[in-house]
Amino acid sequence: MAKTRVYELAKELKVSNKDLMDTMAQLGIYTRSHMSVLENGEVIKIRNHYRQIWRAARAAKLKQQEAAAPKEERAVTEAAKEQPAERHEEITAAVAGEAAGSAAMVTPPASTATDTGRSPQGNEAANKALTEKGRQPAGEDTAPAAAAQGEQHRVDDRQTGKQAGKTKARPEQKQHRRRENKVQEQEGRRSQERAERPQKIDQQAPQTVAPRPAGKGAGRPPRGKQLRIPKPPETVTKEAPEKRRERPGKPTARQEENGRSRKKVELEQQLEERLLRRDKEKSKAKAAQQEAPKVVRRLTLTGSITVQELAKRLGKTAAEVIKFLMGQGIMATINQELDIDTAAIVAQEMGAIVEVKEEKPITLLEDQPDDPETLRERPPVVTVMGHVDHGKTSLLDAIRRTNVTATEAGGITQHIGAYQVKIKDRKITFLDTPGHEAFTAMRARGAQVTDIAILVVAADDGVMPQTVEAINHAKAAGVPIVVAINKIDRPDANPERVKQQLSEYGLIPEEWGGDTIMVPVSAVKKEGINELLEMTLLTADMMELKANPDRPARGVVIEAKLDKGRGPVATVLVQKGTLKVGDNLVAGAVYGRVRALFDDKGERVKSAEPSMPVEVLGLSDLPQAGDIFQVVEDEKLARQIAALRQEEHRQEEFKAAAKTSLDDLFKQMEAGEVKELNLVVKGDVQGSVEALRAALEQLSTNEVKVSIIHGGVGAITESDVMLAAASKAIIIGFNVRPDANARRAAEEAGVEIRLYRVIYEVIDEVKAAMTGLLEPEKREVILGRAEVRATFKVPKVGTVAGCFVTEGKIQNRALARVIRDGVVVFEGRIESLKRFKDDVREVAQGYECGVGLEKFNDIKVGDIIEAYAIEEVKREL
Ligand SMILES: Nc1nc2c(ncn2[C@@H]2O[C@H](COP(=O)(O)OP(=O)(O)OP(=O)(O)O)[C@@H](O)[C@H]2O)c(=O)[nH]1
Repeated sequence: MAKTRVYELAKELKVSNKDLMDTMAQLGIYTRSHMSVLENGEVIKIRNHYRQIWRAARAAKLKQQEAAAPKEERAVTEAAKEQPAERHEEITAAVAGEAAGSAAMVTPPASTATDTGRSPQGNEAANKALTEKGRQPAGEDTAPAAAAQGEQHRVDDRQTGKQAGKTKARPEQKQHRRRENKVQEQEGRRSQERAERPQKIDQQAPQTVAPRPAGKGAGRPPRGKQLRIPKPPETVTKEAPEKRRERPGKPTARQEENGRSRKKVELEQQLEERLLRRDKEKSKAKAAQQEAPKVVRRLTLTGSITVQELAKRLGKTAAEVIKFLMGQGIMATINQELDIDTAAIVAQEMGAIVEVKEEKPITLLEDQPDDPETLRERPPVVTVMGHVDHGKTSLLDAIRRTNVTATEAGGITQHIGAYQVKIKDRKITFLDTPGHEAFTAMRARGAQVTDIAILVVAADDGVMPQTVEAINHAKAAGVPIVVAINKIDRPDANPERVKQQLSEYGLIPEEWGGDTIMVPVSAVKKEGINELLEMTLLTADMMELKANPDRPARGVVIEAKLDKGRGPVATVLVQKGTLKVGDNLVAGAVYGRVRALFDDKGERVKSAEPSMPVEVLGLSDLPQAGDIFQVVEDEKLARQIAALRQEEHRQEEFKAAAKTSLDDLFKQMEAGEVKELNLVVKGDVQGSVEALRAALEQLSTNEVKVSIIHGGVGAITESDVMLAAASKAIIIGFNVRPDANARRAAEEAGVEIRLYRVIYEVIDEVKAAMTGLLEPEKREVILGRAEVRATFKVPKVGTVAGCFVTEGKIQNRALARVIRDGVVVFEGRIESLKRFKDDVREVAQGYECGVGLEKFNDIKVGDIIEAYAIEEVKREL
């Protein structure tokens, strides 16, 4: 048989090691620690002992449940009343303990200090009890009644014991103690502490059962014999051993035969008391729970919520919520999000009152249209555009200085990217960002900022490529143009020639019967500036520019910079409403609270009305130029919108890839997404561009109109890509290639560039795309580019180009084209590829190589050799 250790047995009996060792000590089994091994006999002894205790405890509990406490008291009192008066003296001593117990019921135990046997409080309690009892007639019946009620009197009795224990030991008791000591000596190994325990039982036992001899033993403490009555003493010794140790000892007769049963009884009592205490605590807790006002939680659900958060708001543990969900067949983790409906059901089922307030998603560009009644006139917002060096900056300066000197003595103090000028009490807002880059960048973001474009054309230079671009940009944006024919002070200025050239682009001057205002100016001499401004206002009048100033502001970020002292500073243009200090706003994916506003002169202002540019302080980060800003109710909402916008930006980027492409044009047409096919056409010569323009525009049908929004000569530039991106256009390159920047920009913006060498191919493809009959596409994949740095004439081979691979790789036998100044001068195949003198299959970026082209010797230094492959892509219509 396997040996049993103390802790194993403790585990088996479901008691603590300490409790078991205490019990074992009482059974006379001593061990050093809970790891000690027990003899089989000892194990059996302990098990039997506990079995008895449990049985007794169960019985006691049942009885206790049956009997009511008041009944017990009544029984005792009434029985006592029936006692003949003459017997009173006899039983007084016997019932002293019980009486003391009664007293203890109303008086809290005076002390649990050690050696309370000599405690005056104990005596007092006992005496008091005696006096009280003495007043009542006591009789023999009391004893049986009390004895009969023994079980029910456990609490009282225990207190009785306590109190009685505190009374001074009598001579008889002293005698008992002496005997006890003798036994102890004999037993030797028993501790003094243990020796005191039986004394307590001896002293207590008779107190409860004393009346039993019906007066015979009056004045004497009951004998140890009476301890055989199992129940009464249990009520006395149900405290933990430590506590009992604190009790005063009371000498009693200790007999060998009853020693064992006494111990047993003591242990039974001990266990039962523990059980009782636990029951009491439980019922107390239950009562407290019942008494506690039930808290009904109210919660408002606005969206999905995690299990943890829901539990927190319900005042429950996450485990409780998870358990509930499991009961409903939902396996959820603590961090799992529950949709609003599920969360509402869970909350309701778990006793909460739920209010569901689903927040509407805030869309990025959601804007309430204003009631026409609320609209007020607002200043026009003007952008100055034109070819390089035609005088954009000079004109903007002239306008500002003219205005500054005209309105105030001081100079220009601040430059914030936009400013307002006053003409005859009317204002014009100028965006101080010349060039169409900013213009198109904003348009590409969906921000139409400009109302009017001033096109600067130098009178001595005439219409130039960027002039044309600017015209096309303005037209694509639907922005009216006011032409400023600049540099009229120059001797070679020829304004008439400029008008003539512009008319070719659809800008017909008024004096020629057209509707384009053209003002001759000199930015340097500041001539014609006021007239230009007045004409601009006239154009604005025709446009009836209006906005509601009495609403939360909304507008566009013009530029943003990080200021060392002031943090993120954004220049914004208010388009609607009035922006005020203290407003919570969100700009793009950035939010904040307006800490301060500064106007274009650097002066602090409290608010900004429609068309007013202001610097805003207080944003959390830098927004981007072209970002839309709007004032919202609170910062939390601002933060939410900022996050949503971030998400929308991501989606926009994703969508960028799905912009108009010839491949899925038909699909888009069918879906009604495309009503107009915008094209940017770039060619090697003006003639081919014009020919393409005419041929492509003729392809227009009732469903789709083909518009060439820009056509020009030369390589495809970044500017072309930006225009195409802003207008959702496709770029057609005829014998021209995009430069590196343009290719990168096109990739980023998702603009399709299609390159052709033969005009009818362009026409055919666009036509086929429009009818959904595009052939399986042969898509070109650029392998790499190499720059020609030297040329060598090799006999019998021809001209070989000494190249440096700038991008990707060059492969032997790959298809290749030679690009000179953005124009394709040859298309064919690479015939030979060498590294030093060795033939190689391919040469990677960053290496030099020698390239020989099939049937092409006219290669020149500076040419670009582009190697490519053709991939066939199956069309999905
Ligand atoms: N004579 C004369 N020169 C002018 C006038 N306007 C501008 N200029 C000169 O033309 C040159 C270019 O002027 P800018 O204002 O820098 O031209 P821009 O269009 O802003 O040039 P970019 O910023 O390079 O595109 C400068 O040297 C100016 O002094 C003018 O009305 N008359």
